[in-house]
Amino acid sequence: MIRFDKATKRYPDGTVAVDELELEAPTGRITVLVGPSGCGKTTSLRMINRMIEPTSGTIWLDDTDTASMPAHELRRQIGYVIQHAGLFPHRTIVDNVATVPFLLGTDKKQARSRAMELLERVGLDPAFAKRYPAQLSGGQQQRVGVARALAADPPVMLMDEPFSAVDPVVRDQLQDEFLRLQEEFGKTIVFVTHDIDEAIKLGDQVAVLRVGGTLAQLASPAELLSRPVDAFVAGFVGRDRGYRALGFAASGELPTHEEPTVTLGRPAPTEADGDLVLVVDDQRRPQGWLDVRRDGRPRDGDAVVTEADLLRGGTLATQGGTLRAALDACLSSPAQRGVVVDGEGRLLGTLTAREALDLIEGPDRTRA
Ligand SMILES: Nc1ncnc2c1ncn2[C@@H]1O[C@H](COP(=O)(O)OP(=O)(O)OP(=O)(O)O)[C@@H](O)[C@H]1O
Repeated sequence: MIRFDKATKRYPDGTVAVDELELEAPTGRITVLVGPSGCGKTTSLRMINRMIEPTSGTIWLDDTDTASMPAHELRRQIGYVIQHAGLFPHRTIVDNVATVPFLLGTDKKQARSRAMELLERVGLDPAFAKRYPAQLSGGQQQRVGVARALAADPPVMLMDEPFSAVDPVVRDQLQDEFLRLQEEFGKTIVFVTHDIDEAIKLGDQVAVLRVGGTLAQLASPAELLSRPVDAFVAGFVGRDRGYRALGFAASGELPTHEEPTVTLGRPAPTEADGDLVLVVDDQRRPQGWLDVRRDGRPRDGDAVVTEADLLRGGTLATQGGTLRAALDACLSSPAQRGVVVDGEGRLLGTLTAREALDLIEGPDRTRA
């Protein structure tokens, strides 16, 4: 557990970056600090490992006042990941990861073999191990940065905008892998970002700070979306928050209807109840929709269904997933019927947007 107890940082020029901050980051959970530029996120984070010393107040690491420990000892327990990864440019990837355990006295061979293991865990091909940081893409470097911070196996990790220098697709992958790793490692993480969507995706709890370094709200993502405490937080949390909050609401058992299908590679039907018929593969996994009256003419009865015939675009809802996924499947479906699949991606049936809305408005829906 990390606890800010009236922690204040006043820089020598008089700027109060953090003002009597009270905040607790629980053990084994991800706490995200989010807020507009200059609200004191980085200053707060760096006060934890004493790269910045608080002017007043106390920061506790479990039962210990961090000011009472030698800084090097404190940092041994705290991994630190920053934007652009901050790798040593003249060391190979494997040695970047192995450096800290090696400095802490682990045998070199053992440190390297653990580094190789970690590189694999963060999703990096072992072939990259012998390269230098400049020979890796930004996203790959970020993975190395995460592996390096994990190498010393610290109970606490501080992460300052670690994924913001990469494109949105890679960023999304890094976030997913980060969550997967956290499930396995269960570190106490304080994560700084200016991106509210990232905060909501990653945080077990989210602390919204305002300029001047005060806490505006500390809440779970679902609560932040459904109950922002004031206009500042509501504005910061942004648009579509009602819809985004559905991403935290379990759909329960989705009521589905049987949906007629045609199999990819088999003859296409010349008629269907509507114009569109659902296409599945031989495992009954939905692939897209077929317009049986394409160009206004019925299809040739001998034609088989090919990938090129498919209308895609509809998202799939998984049974037992979220209300957001269920509604999105309905709204994005070219056939106005949302496709529901099981955990293996096999078709269970379809439902309409009206039915999804009934679930959203239903008496059973527990509000966050
Ligand atoms: N060394 C310093 N001396 C004086 N003021 C500083 C110093 N470092 C930061 N500040 C000021 O403290 C405030 C908080 O800065 P900080 O970097 O903690 O904010 P932040 O929320 O991380 O911002 P950003 O999202 O833009 O990175 C800002 O007004 C900043 O200008």
